Amino acid sequence: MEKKSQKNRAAMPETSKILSKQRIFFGLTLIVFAGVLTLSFISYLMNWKADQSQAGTFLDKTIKSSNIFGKLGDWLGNIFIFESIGVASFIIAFLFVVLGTMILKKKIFKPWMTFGHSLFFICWLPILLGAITRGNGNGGVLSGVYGYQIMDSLSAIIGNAGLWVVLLVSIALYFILEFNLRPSSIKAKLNMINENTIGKVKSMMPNSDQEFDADEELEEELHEEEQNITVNEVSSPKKSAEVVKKNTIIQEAQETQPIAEVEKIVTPNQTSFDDNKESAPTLNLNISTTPSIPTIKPEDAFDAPVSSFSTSSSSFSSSPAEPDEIKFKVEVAPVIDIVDEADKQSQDLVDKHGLYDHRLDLAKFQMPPIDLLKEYGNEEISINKEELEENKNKIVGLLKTFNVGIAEIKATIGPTVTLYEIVPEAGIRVASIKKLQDDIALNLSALGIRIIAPMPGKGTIGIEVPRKNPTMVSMRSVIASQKFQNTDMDLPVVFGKTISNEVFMADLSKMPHLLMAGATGQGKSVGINAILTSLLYKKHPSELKFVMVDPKKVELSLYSKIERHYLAKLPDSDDAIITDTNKVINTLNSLCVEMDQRYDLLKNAFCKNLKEYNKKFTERKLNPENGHRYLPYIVLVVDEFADLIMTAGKEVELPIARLAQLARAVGIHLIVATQRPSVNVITGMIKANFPARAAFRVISSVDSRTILDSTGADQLIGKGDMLYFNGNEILRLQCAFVDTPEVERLAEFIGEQKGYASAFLLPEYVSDEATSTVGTFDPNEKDALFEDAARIIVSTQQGSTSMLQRQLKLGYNRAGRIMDQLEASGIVGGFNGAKAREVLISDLYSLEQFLEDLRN
Ligand SMILES: Nc1ncnc2c1ncn2[C@@H]1O[C@H](COP(=O)(O)OP(=O)(O)OP(=O)(O)O)[C@@H](O)[C@H]1O
Repeated sequence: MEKKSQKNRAAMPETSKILSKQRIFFGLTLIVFAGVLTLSFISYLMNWKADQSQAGTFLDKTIKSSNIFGKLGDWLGNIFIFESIGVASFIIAFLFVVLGTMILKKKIFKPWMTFGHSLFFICWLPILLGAITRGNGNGGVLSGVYGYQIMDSLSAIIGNAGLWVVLLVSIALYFILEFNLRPSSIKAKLNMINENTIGKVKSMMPNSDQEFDADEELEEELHEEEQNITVNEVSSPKKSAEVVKKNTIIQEAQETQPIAEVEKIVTPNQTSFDDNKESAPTLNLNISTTPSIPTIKPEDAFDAPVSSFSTSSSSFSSSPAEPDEIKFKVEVAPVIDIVDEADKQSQDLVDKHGLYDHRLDLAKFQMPPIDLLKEYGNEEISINKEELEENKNKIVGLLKTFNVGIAEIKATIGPTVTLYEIVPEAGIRVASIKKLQDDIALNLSALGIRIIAPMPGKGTIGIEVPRKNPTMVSMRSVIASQKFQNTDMDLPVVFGKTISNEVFMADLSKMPHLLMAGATGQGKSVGINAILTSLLYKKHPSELKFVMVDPKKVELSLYSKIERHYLAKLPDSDDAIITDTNKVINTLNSLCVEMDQRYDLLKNAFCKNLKEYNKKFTERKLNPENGHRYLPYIVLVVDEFADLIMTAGKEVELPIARLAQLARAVGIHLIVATQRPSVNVITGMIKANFPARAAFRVISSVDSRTILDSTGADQLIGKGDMLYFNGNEILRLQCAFVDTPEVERLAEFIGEQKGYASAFLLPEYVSDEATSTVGTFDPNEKDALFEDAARIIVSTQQGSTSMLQRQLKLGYNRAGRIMDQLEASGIVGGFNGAKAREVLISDLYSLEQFLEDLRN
């Protein structure tokens, strides 16, 4: 058996070789024959009249034929063309070619389709030509005898008109069927024309041909494989192809895809499909899945008919529902906003109560009117031409004597000084002019000459020369200025005017701390008053609090009248304006506690700065029950810092440095003034954290360097003449003048209005010594409300001083004292920053036992 099968297998190639030789022989013979036929027919058509009489005289050598293939050619032409079907005989020659290629296995033509088309035209064309020529003259040869006779018989039966109807209808049907020219496809194509560019339509044309070919191919293959599939059944994928064509985006994929897909799936190996008929069952199985169009992109699917997506049909015969009528809609589900519960709650609260109004406690508070400030007469800059000319001549003359040529000179008159800007001639060194400062001062016989070489950003050299009759800058004029009135700065400070007579303002919240220096009598106190006045004219008491430290005891005492409006103090202190050095230390440390508490609040509220935090609080997004409150700005003003450093040293320096480093974000800003800006007062640590500096006239250039890191402050003329350094450049300003009576009037105006119950209370600061006293609790010295307070604390399990204040209607001092006693007795834990103290007794029953023990 084994051997036999091996033999068979060995014989197989041999057989196939013979078969292929036979195929080549027969195939080529048929093609050559077709060629002979064609040439014979052509030759016959050219000579048929002459040769027709010679038909049938094959053996008569005397009779010559004009046909290219002689008498054989004549005979073939006569048989096929004249006596049969006329010029349609060429189709028969063509069919021999098709047959030949089939035998040679060359898939040049689709045999069955070609035979079908050929058959149609073999029937139709002779009748048409017969109808046209009616056998007249030479025309009879075109239709052939059969063509003419069939036409004649038809004409006799259905009439001439009927004949034409049959001819035209049959050709029309042929085209409709073959080129798929049905109304639906015509409509689809029209739609496509509307929707697409002309280019798209163009691209469609070859595709439809392709589709046509592909369908033919499919049909042919189905026939070849003798599958029980009719042409109608095969039209199913066609239908789906048509529908999908409606979608212009899908079209390109679809037009080529279905058949291509069939081929791809059905014949994983294309050559084996051609050669092996065993692949037929696979064809049937896979064709059923062709309606699924895997190539449709998701984004293209919006307009695609449902049938385009169906993969469930088991075969072509299970035709899908009319795809034209099925609309497929795809909706993208809307993204549902997840509303934050907290936001909703705060929105509800705002809807119910409106935004939180921090001004509500002092709703009737009136901002001070401008009239409180004195008018100092005409503040117009008077131009003294003589003085200007004289100074100019002196400058030019002096520079000439030192061989410094000037190309140009310009004067700008300010309230106190005139700025002469000179453009030196080319080749003059800037340093050589700078060296002449003292000589120019001597020559002009004036104090306070300052040379700015070069002027930043101007390319000139500036010489500031004090005016003989300076103009005073009143506080009233700068407060009344549009610049100040319309400012949107958080803490606007109007210093005065620049040398070009412009109102100069800066935002304290941006500075964020200011260091001021100036020798006695040079306008430092006036400067502080100007700063405080500007803030008082802009901020409501609920928005701003001052912590005033005044070791000289007299400078800031004027402001004691505004204690219940604008001042902050320690809970246990009587005076809001701190003059005692020991209290200063506690106050500064208390401010540090306030700063830490504020940072905790900001952290819990997820805010980066005070402004953000207050905005959130105003929008009721922060719950006061959790310790949140509206946070006013706090401005610490220290007049005479040198004095503090002399007496308290590091104890003052450390909290000041800490505040300066950290407090800006939580709205605590420092203004520190000193007469003696020596390095032991303004240490490196302090200086590094005070970017903004204001220098009035100082005694020495060393002091000037200490405060400004440059000379110049020692050259000022006093009386509010100042230099302001904002971290980048030094500006010469004339400080606005505000006299003591004006400040008094302002303080009185504010003080007379309804204020808060007390000054703003800073957090209690328990120094190390004080902490030790907390530990020694004497039951005999306990507060009368101690037990009540303990019950409240234990029942609520909240160790909060402010809660005791509210519940027992106590002042902060007393509530704080009771809390200390509760801590000392062991009912509550130690101070815990912004958080409430820990309650160490868990229930009222245990507390009563504890109190009983204390009593005994
Ligand atoms: N901006 C100004 N415009 C006009 N004159 C001024 C100005 N500032 C100060 N003066 C004058 O200088 C005098 C002293 O000013 P101020 O009291 O401010 O000096 P000071 O530096 O505070 O001195 P001290 O440190 O001794 O208190 C004022 O009485 C006033 O006459």
